[in-house]
Amino acid sequence: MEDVIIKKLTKKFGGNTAVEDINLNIEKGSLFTFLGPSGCGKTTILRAISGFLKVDEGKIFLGERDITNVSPEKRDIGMVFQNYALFPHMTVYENVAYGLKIKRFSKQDIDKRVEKYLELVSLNGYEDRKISELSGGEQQRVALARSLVTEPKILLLDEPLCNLDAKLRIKMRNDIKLLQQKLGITTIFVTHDQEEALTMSHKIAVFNRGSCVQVGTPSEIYSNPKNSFVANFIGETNLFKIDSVSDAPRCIYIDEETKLDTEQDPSNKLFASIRPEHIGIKARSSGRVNEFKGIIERVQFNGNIINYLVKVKNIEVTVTSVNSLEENDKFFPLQEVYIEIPKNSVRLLKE
Ligand SMILES: Nc1ncnc2c1ncn2[C@@H]1O[C@H](COP(=O)(O)OP(=O)(O)OP(=O)(O)O)[C@@H](O)[C@H]1O
Repeated sequence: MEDVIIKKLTKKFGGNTAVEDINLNIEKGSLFTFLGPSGCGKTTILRAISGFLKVDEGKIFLGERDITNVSPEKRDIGMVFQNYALFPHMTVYENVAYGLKIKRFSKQDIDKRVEKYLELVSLNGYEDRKISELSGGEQQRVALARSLVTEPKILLLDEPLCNLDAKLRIKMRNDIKLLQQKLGITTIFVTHDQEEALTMSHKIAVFNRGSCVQVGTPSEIYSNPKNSFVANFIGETNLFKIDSVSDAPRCIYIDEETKLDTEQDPSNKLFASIRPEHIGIKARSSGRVNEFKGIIERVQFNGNIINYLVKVKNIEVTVTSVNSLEENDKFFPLQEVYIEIPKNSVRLLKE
């Protein structure tokens, strides 16, 4: 187990800067996620850590060891790629054993290790199957076993769940998380799926356009996003552009303490962010100052939750409610309702 430390990493492709001045401290034994939209530089950093990509500037350390110029095979890092990169003509056993053969392990030791790691990913008994005879989820687990069998210090996972169907993705999320905890291996997980990041990670680094915007625990990032990009990218939010804090109460309720909490820079664009699940919705008025009358424009049924699009004057507000058994807690298009914005639910954010 090692920390991974990245200092001032920059990588350009021709004139295009893929990532710039990245500084990260990935604690040993943790599952750390790189999250961001397509093209923001996640894979570039992962490839730099693996050694398959030479960096232009900056340094990468495994614990105390500077690995910036060490060749990939000497870095002690295991990697699972998006498409798994398995050898299709080989059996499960041959795929998993491959890295050990290259390292010239004895046949006896290879057998022992392959057995151990196939058992860890619940694929014992599959040794003689061809890769083409496996489901997507099984292939994924072979890829995991293959990357872990050499017992690397670091495990890199590049969007490993993106080819699986919704239900299997959820199962594999839990399987990977449990395996990571069991082995205690420092793991870096790349995804553009915020739900995957929130459910699996100890810490998340959010990237946008080649820069790291925020690092924190899932709960820190969700509850206290650093700017409007993070608030919008992680979970759903209502974002209201406001010209100044004094302008805000005209469209939404902003409590005094919220103003005091926020660094304000009048030259920057300012947004008020309110999570839809923090807004209350009722059929009758309670007469509170933070309550607004509106009309339901749209209802989106999601099974466990219901999203209401409510028009308050000319502003659209999304409100999320739990799908309760109580019929009185459900609302319908064109119904008049009252929404309530609780004290402290508003975050004032820069762009
Ligand atoms: N080999 C390359 N040559 C030129 N440009 C590249 C190369 N690899 C990546 N880029 C560019 O660098 C930027 C970052 O790419 P990267 O693959 O790291 O993004 P990403 O966040 O992993 O995206 P995705 O989620 O789509 O995989 C993009 O603008 C991409 O086009």
